[in-house]
This record gives sequence, structure tokens and C-alpha cells, in this order.
Amino acid sequence: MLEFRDIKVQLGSFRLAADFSVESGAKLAVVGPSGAGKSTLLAIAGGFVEPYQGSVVWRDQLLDHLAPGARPISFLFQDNNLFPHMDIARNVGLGIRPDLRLTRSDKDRVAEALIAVGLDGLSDRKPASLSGGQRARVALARILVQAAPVVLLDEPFGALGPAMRTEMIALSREVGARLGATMLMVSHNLEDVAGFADGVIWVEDGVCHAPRALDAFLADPPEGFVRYAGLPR
Ligand SMILES: Nc1ncnc2c1ncn2[C@@H]1O[C@H](COP(=O)(O)OP(=O)(O)OP(=O)(O)O)[C@@H](O)[C@H]1O
Repeated sequence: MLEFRDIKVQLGSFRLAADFSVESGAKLAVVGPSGAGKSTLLAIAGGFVEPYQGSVVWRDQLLDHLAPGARPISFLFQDNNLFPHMDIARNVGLGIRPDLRLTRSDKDRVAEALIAVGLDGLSDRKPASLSGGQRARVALARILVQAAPVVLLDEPFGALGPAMRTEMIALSREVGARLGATMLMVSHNLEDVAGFADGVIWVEDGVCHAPRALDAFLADPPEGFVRYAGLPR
């Protein structure tokens, strides 16, 4: 279980509270108006934003004093975080060892991950020579080799067209299933949310609300979501 235990943060005049837990293996969408604090919630879990109160807990272990790199968490951002001067295999290998001193078995893992995301045969290419969708696959291959039990995705496929986004959402779920990972994805795209998530964390007015099952959330959404999504009342 991933717990946000009575968390409170303040960034300038912006305040955010979170007090709930996420079941292991859950796939949740983090949804809310622009500026509500969705990215901030992920940053709290990742250790990039420090709460002035409360704790982040993973499987009963307090993460508060761990640096971001020491937490059991992988991140996927829209820019995919790829290094332009390194080929695809090295970009993925960084997920195993940042100094890239890869053993034979590490290299095998990289090759397997590239096959799993559909990039077999492209390991020597540089990111600039790939399409946006292929770059997203590289980032997902890195998530696979990192094998962290928690994966946080912040509007990861916002720059892709609709069909490619749908494909990448499905692949993300597949990657998550292979790892048995707990996943939180920030998205403004309700089709992506429906394709990805079993549940929703609604963020509004300084509060990250406890996850609710997607069906229950959509059947009885908060008033703010009705406005946000432009749903008929
Ligand atoms: N380092 C910071 N210092 C001051 N304010 C900050 C800082 N980081 C974020 N904020 C503020 O916190 C609020 C929440 O930002 P956040 O990026 O979490 O929102 P979001 O819901 O992810 O928005 P969007 O959907 O537009 O990406 C915003 O008002 C933002 O300006």
C-alpha cells in the first residue's frame, strides 16, 4: 500500500492536503483543474516536494528521508527524459545503472525490455531519429528495467495523437501489469483516464481526495468535476 498520511504542503501561497492510501497494484488517474495540485501530489511521493506535515509510506516504510533516487518509484514525464547523445539501448540502460557499467545480463534485460515495448532492432538509434510514439516506448522500456513497484506518470502522452495515445496507454498498463506496479497517472484526457484507470484521485481546492472506483466516480461525480469536464447537469 502507498500511503499519503495526513500530508500538508505549502508552495508560496498554494496549499495542498492529502490523506489516503492506494492499494498495491492499483491503476489510478489523478484528475482535476489546471493548477489544482496534481503534479504536486506526484512530486510529494517522489520526494521532490517536502511536506511540512505528514508522511509518505510505502509498504509500512517511511519514505520521508529518502532522496528521490532512493525511493521505490519510477517517473514518466511528457518529455520522456531521454538523453539525445545516447542511443536507445543506453537510454534504457540508465534505468539499471546510471554509470552505464552494464553486465551481460543487464544488457540482456535492456534487449528484452526493448522487445517488450516493440522497439526490437532500434537499439542503436538516437532519440532524435524516432517518432514521438517510439520515444515514449523507450521511456516505458526504461520503466520496465527499473522495475520499481510504484510508477508515476505525469501527462505522459499529451504530445501524441489520439490513436498513438490509446496505444501507449494500453502499453503502459501492460508494463504496469508485468511489474505488478502501483500506478498514478495525471491526465486531462478523459478517454485516457477511462482506458487506463480503475480509480480516480480527484484534486480540487487544495485537497487530493481519496481514490474512488472509476465507475462510482463517473456515476456520482463531484460538482467540480461536472464543471471541469463540461458535463451536462
Ligand atoms: N515551487 C513552487 N513555488 C510556488 N508555487 C508552486 C511551486 N510549484 C508549484 N506551485 C503552484 O502550485 C500549484 C499547483 O501546481 P501543479 O503543477 O501541482 O498543478 P497541476 O494540477 O498539476 O496543474 P496542470 O494541470 O496545469 O499541470 C500551482 O498554483 C503552482 O503555481
